Amino acid sequence: MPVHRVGLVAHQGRDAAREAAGVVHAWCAAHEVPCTEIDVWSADQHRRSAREEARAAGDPDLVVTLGGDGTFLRGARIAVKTGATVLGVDLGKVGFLTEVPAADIATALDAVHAGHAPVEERMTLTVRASRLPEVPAELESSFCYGRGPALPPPQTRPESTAGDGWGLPLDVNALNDVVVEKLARDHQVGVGVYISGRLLAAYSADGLVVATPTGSTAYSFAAGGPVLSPHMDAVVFTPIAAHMTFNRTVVAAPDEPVALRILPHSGRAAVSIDGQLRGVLDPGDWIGVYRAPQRVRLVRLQPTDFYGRLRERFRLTDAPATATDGESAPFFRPDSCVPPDLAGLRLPPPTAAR
Ligand SMILES: NC(=O)c1ccc[n+]([C@@H]2O[C@H](COP(=O)([O-])OP(=O)(O)OC[C@H]3O[C@@H](n4cnc5c(N)ncnc54)[C@H](O)[C@@H]3O)[C@@H](O)[C@H]2O)c1
Ligand SMILES: Nc1ncnc2c1ncn2[C@@H]1O[C@H](COP(=O)(O)OP(=O)(O)OP(=O)(O)O)[C@@H](O)[C@H]1O
Repeated sequence: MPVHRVGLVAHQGRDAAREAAGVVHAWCAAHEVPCTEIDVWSADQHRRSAREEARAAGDPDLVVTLGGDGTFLRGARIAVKTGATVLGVDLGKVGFLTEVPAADIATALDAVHAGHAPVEERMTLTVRASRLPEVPAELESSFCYGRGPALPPPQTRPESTAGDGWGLPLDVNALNDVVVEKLARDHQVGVGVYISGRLLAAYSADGLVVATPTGSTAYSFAAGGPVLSPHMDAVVFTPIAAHMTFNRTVVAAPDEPVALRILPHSGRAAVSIDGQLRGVLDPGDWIGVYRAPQRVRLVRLQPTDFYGRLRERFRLTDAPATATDGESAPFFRPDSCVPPDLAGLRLPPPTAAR
């Protein structure tokens, strides 16, 4: 499918990202594809909801992000609302989500335009809440310091229904995670955690993360959670600094919702979605987090080498004891044809073994 319109989300604080924006504009001009820059940052402009942002940019079918993982998450928030694909150009520090090196932008755009680039779909989470979340003005400046102006409070999803105690369906999608965290340094949150409607435990903790498999390598990982393949669907629940013996992650099935109910005498809690503060919960409030029907569509130049990326970006080191045991080749697959019983499995291409 040829590209009809590009939306460009660039990290404006980075020279390399501004230069790369020039390359994208030049490619678009040469191919007569309209390109709109989407300002997700400047303080003098009112921040829009993802739907409004997409509409104002003319509903692009391709969103190109120029920056790191944070910039990619900002672009994905917009793209997921219209089903646009996202091309993440790696101009950041970690680059777990970004795929394409800056030198390959034009090649990548050519591949997408010609319909040759594979598209990979990633699960997202959405939220129902006992009430519409708000961020008190006095908290906004301290929480959003160094992150640009806050996003507007989430609204209800246009197509969904509310009521009968099931809460308000919020118009949000998380590619990484929904995080509930303490607001005051010295007051933990007390939260009843329900999986599939059943009480797992009441937690006293610094915070609680509900992550997608994509988000399993972000905050959930830093809090001690496991790495999940981004090719799978699952709902990952990880507590942060839980003051109790059971502090392990629970990996729930994709159709098992996780509800977090703030206990009556808990401290207040901040709710962040993909790292952006979206609301504050008071005791008695609750949110339910569950798999969304919308998926983020990522452009790949080749099929993702997730484990190679894990090794490279997290700088995994081999056990020192193996130094004298011999070398491990980077790939493990014979060069010959795949036998029928292994045919459906994800394996590196035969050329990788050479
Ligand atoms: N202690 C922590 O590790 C911590 C604390 C707060 C938020 N976060 C994460 O930051 C995310 C938002 O990212 P940001 O760049 O706007 O904030 P940020 O600048 O605070 O980045 C946090 C770090 O997480 C990395 N990251 C983001 N998504 C990732 C993923 N899926 N896999 C591996 N690493 C990933 C980023 O590259 C960055 O190094 C949130 O979704 C949350 O998961 C992590
Ligand atoms: N669009 C932007 N315009 C200007 N400054 C930005 C923009 N996005 C982020 N910044 C600045 O860069 C810092 C890093 O932001 P963020 O972590 O979201 O970037 P990133 O795209 O994830 O890149 P990195 O991988 O380097 O973190 C922020 O604290 C902020 O000061």
